[in-house]
Amino acid sequence: MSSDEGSGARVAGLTVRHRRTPALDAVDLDFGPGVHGLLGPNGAGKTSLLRVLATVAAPTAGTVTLLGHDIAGHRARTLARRRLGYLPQEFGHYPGFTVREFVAYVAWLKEMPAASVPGAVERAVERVGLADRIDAKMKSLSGGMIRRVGTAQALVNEPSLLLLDEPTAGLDPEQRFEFRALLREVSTASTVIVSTHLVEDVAAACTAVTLLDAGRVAYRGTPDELSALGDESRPGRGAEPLGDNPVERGYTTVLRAHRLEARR
Ligand SMILES: Nc1ncnc2c1ncn2[C@@H]1O[C@H](COP(=O)(O)OP(=O)(O)OP(=O)(O)O)[C@@H](O)[C@H]1O
Repeated sequence: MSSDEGSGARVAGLTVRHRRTPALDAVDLDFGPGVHGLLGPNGAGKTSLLRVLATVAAPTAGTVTLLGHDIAGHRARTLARRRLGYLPQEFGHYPGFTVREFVAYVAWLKEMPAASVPGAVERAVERVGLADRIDAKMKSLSGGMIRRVGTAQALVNEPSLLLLDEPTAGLDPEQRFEFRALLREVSTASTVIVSTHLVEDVAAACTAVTLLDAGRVAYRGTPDELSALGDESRPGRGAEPLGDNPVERGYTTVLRAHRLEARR
């Protein structure tokens, strides 16, 4: 790809509608190197955004630039797909495949050179901590392990842009801790965008936060800035913010303010 490869992902005027339901409304966003947390309540538009960035859904309107290329063109889309890794919210897999077979199958779909596949598969599985289960059948794994295989298949081509839709769903606290370290490591060479409902994941692993609400961008900043907003809101400045820690309080404060603004 071009020398502009480091530029991650950018969307301008991105609108997505599912039949008549608006999911994203003229959103402008750019994502450079680092770990970007995508937060927002149910139905905010997180999955719709990730699906467009992963090129599995087409926008209703707007432009999408991935790794320096406008992906409206077929060739640019094909090139971008080779440099992408994507963990969908629900990913299909064959229960009879072993972990090794499944991840190798995805490597083949990504058109990786055949000679590089066996080593790449072992590296990806090792990175998600499942080396000891590499020859286990998918149907023998727990939900959290299957989620980790999902991350391994997204990582197998060492993507420049890694898109993860709720990767920590079903992981236990120790696995989540290890997963955050993996995200930080991957982001030294790539742009990582990760959607989650776990606000504390964002505080622990992300360099930037984007909060979506009802298809619009409600907030962008660093986790520290979001936490500071939670701490600033005290009685007399409106309702007491909900949340067990500063970043959760920041999250609820921003959402309330955004909804008030939208009603005006
Ligand atoms: N296939 C679909 N058909 C119809 N409406 C859809 C479809 N997918 C999403 N929507 C609607 O689009 C809006 C955005 O949904 P989306 O799944 O992008 O949100 P989300 O932020 O990922 O939500 P969650 O946190 O629940 O996963 C919602 O109103 C949702 O009901």
